[in-house]
Amino acid sequence: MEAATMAWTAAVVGAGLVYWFVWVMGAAEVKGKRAVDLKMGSITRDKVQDKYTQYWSFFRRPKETATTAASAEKVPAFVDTFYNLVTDIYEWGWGQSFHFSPSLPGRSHRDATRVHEERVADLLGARPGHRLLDVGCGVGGPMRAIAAHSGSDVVGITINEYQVKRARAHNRKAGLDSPRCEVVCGNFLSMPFPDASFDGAYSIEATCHAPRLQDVYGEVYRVLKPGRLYVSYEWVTTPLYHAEDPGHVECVHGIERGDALPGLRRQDEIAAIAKEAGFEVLKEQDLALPPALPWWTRLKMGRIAYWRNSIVVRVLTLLRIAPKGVSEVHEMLYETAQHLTRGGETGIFTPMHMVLLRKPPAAASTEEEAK
Ligand SMILES: C=C(CC[C@@H](C)[C@H]1CC[C@H]2C3=CC[C@H]4[C@H](C)[C@@H](O)CC[C@]4(C)[C@H]3CC[C@]12C)C(C)C
Ligand SMILES: C[S@@+](CC[C@H](N)C(=O)[O-])C[C@H]1O[C@@H](n2cnc3c(N)ncnc32)[C@H](O)[C@@H]1O
Repeated sequence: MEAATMAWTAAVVGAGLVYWFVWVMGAAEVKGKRAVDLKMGSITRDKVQDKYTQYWSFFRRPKETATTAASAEKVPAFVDTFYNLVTDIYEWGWGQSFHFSPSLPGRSHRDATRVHEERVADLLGARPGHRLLDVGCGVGGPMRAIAAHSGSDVVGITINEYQVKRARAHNRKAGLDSPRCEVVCGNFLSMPFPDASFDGAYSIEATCHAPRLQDVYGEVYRVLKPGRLYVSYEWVTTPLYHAEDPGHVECVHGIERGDALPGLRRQDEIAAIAKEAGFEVLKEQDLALPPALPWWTRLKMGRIAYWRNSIVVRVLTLLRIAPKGVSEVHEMLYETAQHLTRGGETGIFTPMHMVLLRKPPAAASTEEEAK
């Protein structure tokens, strides 16, 4: 074969491989986001690397970020940066629901995710005519599942403007646009909603971003109508976690650093904080415990896909289709996945400690008296 023909053949095969890797293999399992569409939220292309460096130096020592008041105040802004950096990668590699769920035998991840979300609606007794609050709504996967399953209307709040845009676009596409599902950009530590304006509230793997859980619970308590319910899936360490074990500490720090967390709480702290906020604790259960099947199998099974994704991201960065810095963010997530898997396998961590709380019916008269 002549040199020119060989060069042409190599070029065509090479281009074909790139196309296959990036456009075909690079599509999300739910065929939502494609690798070529990876943006970094509201961050401009040239700022991605800097923003990642800033994020990393802030969350490198997670416990310190929560303990000094000055840095605790900065947490929401850094959480916002985090979601600018990861939202597209999450959608691309995980889907529209940014949480875990117990595996279900013979069922897809998608089904398991939906069942875990519908459980929230069932616990709340949600029905048509109810207006629910989704505290930390992401791009709205849970919101759409809960609205469709229960017939309730849902209002979601997220700190990240880019997620608001994504969630609204998904809602429109699903035929669940306002008033069925609404999305507001705001801080759940000080929410832009009137007192006693919701018939129910829930948070799925979101309140772990708050430096003080009391502050979010206090806000949810304020906006709930008396007698109404709040369900939360909390990220916590379990009684199997030992602070003297360096392996445990490394695992938990890894989870905190790679997930924008100002320090994981202990499982036994949650109910006490809820009561301090004024709630009655109706139920508390770690949904990850047997007979539930492991929530981390999906993370583990994805390893080959992550390796492929990592190559896709590098190639796209090289071709200047993806902004510089995306590879570092992807690497960080890859490492985080190892820590999360270790946390699950050792049982020292759960992302689904469920609490079902009620604002006492008598709260109405007590609040009136206090005025
Ligand atoms: C509740 C939170 C997020 C939980 C999960 C949705 C995400 C935690 C870790 C994420 C991922 C890790 C590995 C990524 C992989 C390297 C990439 O190729 C594709 C995306 C990942 C699978 C990504 C997906 C989302 C997570 C599982 C926190 C933030 C409180
Ligand atoms: C891991 S995601 C979970 C999203 C959604 N609950 C789901 O399961 O798909 C956490 C969410 O909490 C939101 N969040 C974190 N801190 C927040 C804050 N201070 N105010 C409002 N939203 C916040 C993030 O923007 C993100 O949408």
